[in-house]
Amino acid sequence: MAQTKIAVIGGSGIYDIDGLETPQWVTVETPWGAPSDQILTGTLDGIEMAFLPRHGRGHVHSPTEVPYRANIDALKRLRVTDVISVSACGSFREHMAPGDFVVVDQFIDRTFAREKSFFGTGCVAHVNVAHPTCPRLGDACESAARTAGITVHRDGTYLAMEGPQFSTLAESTIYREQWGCDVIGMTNMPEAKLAREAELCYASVAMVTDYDSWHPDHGEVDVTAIIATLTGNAEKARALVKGLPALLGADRAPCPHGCDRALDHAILTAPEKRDPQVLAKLDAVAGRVL
Ligand SMILES: CSC[C@H]1O[C@H](OP(=O)(O)O)[C@H](O)[C@@H]1O
Ligand SMILES: Nc1ncnc2[nH]cnc12
Repeated sequence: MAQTKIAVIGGSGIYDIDGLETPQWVTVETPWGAPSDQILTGTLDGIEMAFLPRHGRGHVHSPTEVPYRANIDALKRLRVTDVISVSACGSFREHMAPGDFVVVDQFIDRTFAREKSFFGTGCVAHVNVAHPTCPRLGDACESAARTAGITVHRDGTYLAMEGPQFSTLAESTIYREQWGCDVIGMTNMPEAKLAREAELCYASVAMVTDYDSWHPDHGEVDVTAIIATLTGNAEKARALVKGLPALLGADRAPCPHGCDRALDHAILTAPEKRDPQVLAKLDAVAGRVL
């Protein structure tokens, strides 16, 4: 049976995790360029862990410029099985208040200036992302959050915007009132789509920092207010992460939702038409089926 290896992608305000045994920052090279930073590896309760700061230590990459493909490829190359994305977000719902966590299950992708797939000319593939997050992993995140005393909401739709500017009031109103979105951020797409292409289970924990700009009783969103909430959220996120190994266990059975078999019927390009150079770049992501 495969061994569980849990990766945490830390968003704004989360540039490391604590409590790892034998912690080591390792450099991982990928055919898609360098990941956002070195990756912190180690074990927690006997389970292998990897931590990647999405924006790099010191917050050097903007949401548009995060090397999403290199990040997911690097985690796959490290034999990660489960990815937990932890991100700051704005809330469109009164009851999802700053300081609360939301285990997101759906996304609307409004990003437009990012590479969104590992596949293309030379090897075309279409994976199913109807349910882009793994419920088994979402269950673990919810449970770990509750144990850590965090107010957590299960399920919600995350609007992924390009940024880096926040939304206009008109945009915020449309996302909230017409599109039924619950939270907004700038980074979970294409990250979630790429994790599915790489056959990784993916869950997203969105940490509410603000009410974006729609709420009549709260000021418009700005980074100073976000950072004030982020510091407390980051501590809670670290507590949540510590609960994950015991919940997920060391032995990794096949994902009951099929995340780890997403490529079974996805590649359309005929074997004799596949470009060897493209296939070489896909060694980690799609090696299982190539
Ligand atoms: C801190 S303000 C906006 C910034 O925060 C979020 O980052 P992440 O998703 O990596 O936690 C948001 O998406 C923006 O990138
Ligand atoms: N209101 C907001 N919009 C987009 N990204 C965010 N990250 C934190 N708050 C946000």
